[in-house]
Amino acid sequence: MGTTPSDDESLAACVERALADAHIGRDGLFYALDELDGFGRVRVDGRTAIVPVTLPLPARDVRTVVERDVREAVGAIDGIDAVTCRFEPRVPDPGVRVELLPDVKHVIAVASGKGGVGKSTVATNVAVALADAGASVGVLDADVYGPNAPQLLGVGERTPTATLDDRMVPREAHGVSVMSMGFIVGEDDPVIWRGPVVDGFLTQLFGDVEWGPLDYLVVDLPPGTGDVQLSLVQHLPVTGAVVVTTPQAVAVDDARRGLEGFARYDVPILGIVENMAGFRCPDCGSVHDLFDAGGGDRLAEAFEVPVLGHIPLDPAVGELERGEDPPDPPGVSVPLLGRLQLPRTEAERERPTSAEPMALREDGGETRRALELVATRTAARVNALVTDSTPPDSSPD
Ligand SMILES: Nc1ncnc2c1ncn2[C@@H]1O[C@H](COP(=O)(O)OP(=O)(O)OP(=O)(O)O)[C@@H](O)[C@H]1O
Repeated sequence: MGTTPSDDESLAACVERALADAHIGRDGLFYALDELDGFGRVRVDGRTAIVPVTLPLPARDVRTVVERDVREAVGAIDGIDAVTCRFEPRVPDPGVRVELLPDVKHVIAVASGKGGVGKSTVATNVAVALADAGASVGVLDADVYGPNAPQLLGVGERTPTATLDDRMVPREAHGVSVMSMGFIVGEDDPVIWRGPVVDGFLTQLFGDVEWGPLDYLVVDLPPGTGDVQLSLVQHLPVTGAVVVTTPQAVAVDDARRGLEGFARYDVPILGIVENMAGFRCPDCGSVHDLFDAGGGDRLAEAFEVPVLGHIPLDPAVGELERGEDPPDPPGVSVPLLGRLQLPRTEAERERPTSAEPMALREDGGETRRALELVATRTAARVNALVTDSTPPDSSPD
């Protein structure tokens, strides 16, 4: 039997009530969309309900699930035969700014306890996925000991240009603005710095860059919990940190120290990414846990934070990086294989962040999908922190 609007309730209001009651979004985003102010005013046209959905980032899988669940929630209402979801991304503005970064809404720090776990790979891919969804995004490669984000993003030209008043202009790649410690110190310089020197360079990197208005500034931190991390959290209003680890115990232990460090500075943890989590054998198809399994999940449980995703160990991620003359930029083109190819002319870059269309490609494979989901969940956590939603009790994948 169908649901009928009560006497003084319009059909649109009945749809809105059904959507709120269904807690849609919990599976993919950790939060029900109504907790994130995710549904706009519903309109009913004939017998079709038109539902505006603002997602933090409309990842393909999340969109599909949301669409299915909206249909299911609304399907039993008398008078409604069809549903159309209109997706738009939304980046809430906390309205908090510091002098160093007057036009940046959110700083997302990507950290790891241990080197080589894939922190830069995750940081650059999350940044590009956020940009693909229509957000304006910058990447600040603050890894003083091994600045490799420009390489992963295929930025060949390493010298930043300057404005008339001597501020540095970031390089552009894959729709994101890129600034790196490597642009200032040179990639091959041995950088054995002590606190105050690092602090001085970082202040310059944070303060003297012409970022323009950004929804997200993704900061690729050096591994560990040393001076740079402390400098960062002291200078910037970090909305939250993403902690990357591999599943094995030694990496997880280091990541744990990183989490404790952020906690000391009251930096919220957006979640944990478990990278190199299982290798799918291309020959037999079965998954081998080369680096153990479940370390990221246990860490997430201990700190009561979500797992943002498990990225498989994918030989393709490293392969193109070593390529002689790859057709696309190395690194990023592999994890982002199948990434949305939005045309990005100057005019399009200047459009508001909700610019349509947001067509999503179907290919790309498991690694790409996992990275896209990490970006979606990161954005959802940012939205939730701003709208002050209660953290989830579980970490679904
Ligand atoms: N899921 C993956 N599958 C296969 N190779 C990966 C994966 N993630 C990262 N890699 C590879 O591992 C290497 C280290 O990755 P990356 O530079 O992102 O790590 P990092 O933690 O930022 O390192 P660093 O400590 O040097 O800053 C790179 O060669 C990268 O291509």
